[in-house]
Amino acid sequence: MANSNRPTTDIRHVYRGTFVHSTQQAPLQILEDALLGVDTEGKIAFIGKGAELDRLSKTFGFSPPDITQLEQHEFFMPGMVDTHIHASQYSYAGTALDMPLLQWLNTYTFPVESRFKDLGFAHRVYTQVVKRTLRNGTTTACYFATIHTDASLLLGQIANDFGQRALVGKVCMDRNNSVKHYKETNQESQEETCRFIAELLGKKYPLVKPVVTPRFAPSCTGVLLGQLGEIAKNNNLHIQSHISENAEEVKLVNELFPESESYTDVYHKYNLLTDKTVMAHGCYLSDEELALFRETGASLSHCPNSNISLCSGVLDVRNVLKHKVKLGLGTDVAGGYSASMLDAVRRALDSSKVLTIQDPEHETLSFEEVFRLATLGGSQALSLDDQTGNFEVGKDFDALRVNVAAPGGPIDLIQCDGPKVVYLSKFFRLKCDDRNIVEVFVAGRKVVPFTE
Ligand SMILES: Nc1nc2[nH]cnc2c(=O)[nH]1
Ligand SMILES: [Zn+2]
Repeated sequence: MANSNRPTTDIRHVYRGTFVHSTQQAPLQILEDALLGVDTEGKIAFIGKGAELDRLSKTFGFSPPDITQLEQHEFFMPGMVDTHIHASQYSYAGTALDMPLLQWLNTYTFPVESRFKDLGFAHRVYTQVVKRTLRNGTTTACYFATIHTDASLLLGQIANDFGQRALVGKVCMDRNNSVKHYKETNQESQEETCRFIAELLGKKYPLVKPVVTPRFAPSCTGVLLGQLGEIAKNNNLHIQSHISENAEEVKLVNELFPESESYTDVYHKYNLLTDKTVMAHGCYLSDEELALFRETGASLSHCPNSNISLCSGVLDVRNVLKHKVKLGLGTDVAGGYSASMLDAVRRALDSSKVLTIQDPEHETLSFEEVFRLATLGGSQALSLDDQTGNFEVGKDFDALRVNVAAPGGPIDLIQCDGPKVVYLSKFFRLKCDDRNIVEVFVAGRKVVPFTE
């Protein structure tokens, strides 16, 4: 720890207590009685041991009364990264899960998304989803909006206003949509994507950026996919979409793109697989396709709630990790019924156990590994790991102050003196929720509790 310190500019806050996070080497590191300093730009200036207080206070110029001390049952963990969430589907989250993907899209999703032409409706839903996810510890979200440019810009504005780090995508789709008023031509899609990017970047929001968003191959002609690959390349932008979520969808893609060798090959052909690409699901990817992900640096978002809720499939995360493909977790609201990343952690653990039931040779994911996927893994999947994901010096302080024993919360701490990992494990497994997340910080700024 001591080597990670470096002199810096002014210190704004110093916290003392237990910090838990992941590193490349260790899925879970627990730092007890640690000291962490945040500078005036919201970046982590140092992290050291409580016993080093004298040295740290001299080097960084703070005095002991300035330190915020955590309580006994509290700890800091990195803010969670939701690598795939449809902000526009939040209004019907928890309902409409009685159909498989393609029928579900036409019956429920497209009609609801078409309502986002109405900016008043968009404002209501987007405010709720940003507040709900922040309260549940999502400090970074990679959002799908809808095809509507102005409503998508509004989502960016709302994320910025509440202080959430976000990638925001105006959805692009130019075919296979049965809903009358929810369509665009490839020319409209291309022009509106360019307008969206220019206007969002023009706002100069420090934490909110555009992401090029072809909905998925069945919704896009090759022409549109090619145009979007070009736009992303010319502007060095993130890209997000869906891939190999459901068997019927994979079959449809093979029919729609007979010239391509695989679903992954479709996106690759149109320059949509880059080291700033995140693809949701990937349940049916072959080893060759995973190798192409690894080669291009593209990542996967594991959305276990949605995979189960829409009866889509089960992603073999262990195999993805073996292929060294970057991987994070996603809620995939509203295919996934919960907007909370705590739920995504639980579902990822359960899904891995299902694979072990089917094949006892399968190496079940550990709790620590899934914790890493929710934090550092997500930041890597979004190529934002230079800014967030853990408590490394120089990154932004994106953090959750967790009180496992919060009044009225769902946990009875019986082994009060147990090791700190017990707190963490109970926090994730025992239906803990926003009552236990007492404060949320993004880039050093306290964004929860809300000020307004
Ligand atoms: N889960 C999910 N899969 C999709 N594939 C294309 N669109 C969607 C969507 O909105 N949700
Ligand atoms: Zn999705």
